Amino acid sequence: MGGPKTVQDVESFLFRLFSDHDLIPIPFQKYLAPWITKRRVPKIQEQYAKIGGGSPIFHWTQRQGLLLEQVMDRIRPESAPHKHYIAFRYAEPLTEPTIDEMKKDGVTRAIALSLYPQYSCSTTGSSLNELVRVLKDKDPSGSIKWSVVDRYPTQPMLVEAFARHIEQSLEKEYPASERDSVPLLFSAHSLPMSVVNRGDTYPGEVAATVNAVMERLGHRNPYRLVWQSQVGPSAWLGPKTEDVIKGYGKQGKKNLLVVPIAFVSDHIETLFELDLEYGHVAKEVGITGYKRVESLNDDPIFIQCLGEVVKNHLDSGALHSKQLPLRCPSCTNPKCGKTKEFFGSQDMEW
Ligand SMILES: C=CC1=C(C)c2cc3[nH]c(cc4nc(cc5[nH]c(cc1n2)c(C)c5CCC(=O)O)C(CCC(=O)O)=C4C)c(C)c3C=C
Ligand SMILES: [Fe+2]
Ligand SMILES: [Fe+2]
Repeated sequence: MGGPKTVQDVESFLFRLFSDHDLIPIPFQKYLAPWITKRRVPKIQEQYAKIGGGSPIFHWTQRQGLLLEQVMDRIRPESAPHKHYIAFRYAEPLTEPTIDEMKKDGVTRAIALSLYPQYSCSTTGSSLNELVRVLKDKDPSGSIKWSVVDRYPTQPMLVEAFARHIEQSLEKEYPASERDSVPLLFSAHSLPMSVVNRGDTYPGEVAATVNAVMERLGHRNPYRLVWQSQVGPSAWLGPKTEDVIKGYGKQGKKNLLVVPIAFVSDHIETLFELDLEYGHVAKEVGITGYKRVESLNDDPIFIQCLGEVVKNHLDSGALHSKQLPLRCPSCTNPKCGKTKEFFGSQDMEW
């Protein structure tokens, strides 16, 4: 997805986001996107100003890429040297200049590795569609051979990284006598119900991650899966993170540990929404022990997870996860031809 590096970049970021028909399918999008963007810019600029003037997502993604190169060179020397490129959907570096750079570098084999562990048509699907569009234009002869890692919601090292972050926070933030009774609030970015009802696999995959992490932790603590960052007046998947925080406050709970479970780095959704906005809500309802688990960022166990995902993918010779071709047959939107676009016209063999 990417994020604006500076407050000035907020407008172009939001404009690209509201112009994306895979994320927000609105009628007359070409005309409405600039209008919605203009209205939303001041509020969102203010939020980025409060987290230091921009999104740190580029910093973290670049670190993840550099560390992954090192892990890959070590665990799969036969395909070394490995090199990472970043393709953000709504901020620079965008897919198009990145493909230009890859062609200039003479790349002949590439893997599109999603940094969303759980698949959604609106996020990973949108990025893959953008990649296909750009490749049709920039590499019509298919000089770069591609394959895709589109999800890894229960990869053991991903689960281990989340579990350790939770254990570390419990140990650091709460006295031993209270530790096992602190509720864990797993918070993921919500989805509009129109997308959920189309059969999008994201809610189930997020729940799979949560369940695997709870199994690894031995189900010691009470927990809930809740959904954040709803935008606009339509119905979104709930319960809302904010409402559940208020609910715990009403019950007289003093402790609450929030776990961002569908992001792999810090950005506005963790630093502003979870820390500042909901931190304030928690304080108001008397939850004095409201804390957030640190994001995965450059955690070596998470980088190891990415390395294993890529190594297993290469070793298997697969072009994509077994799930990806099922994406559109399982989606009931008759106009959605995404799978056909992705697999029909591209020669994906190498
Ligand atoms: C798992 C991650 C995400 C899903 C799923 C997702 C779905 C989704 N988002 C919107 C609308 C907006 N999202 C915005 C920002 C934003 N979204 C994610 C992640 C997911 N979105 C992130 C990480 C960010 C922040 C980027 C950063 O700061 O670096 C925004 C912009 C902010 C705002 O205006 O509130 C919008 C709008 C929809 C409609 C949607 C599902 C269809
Ligand atoms: Fe979003
Ligand atoms: Fe679809």
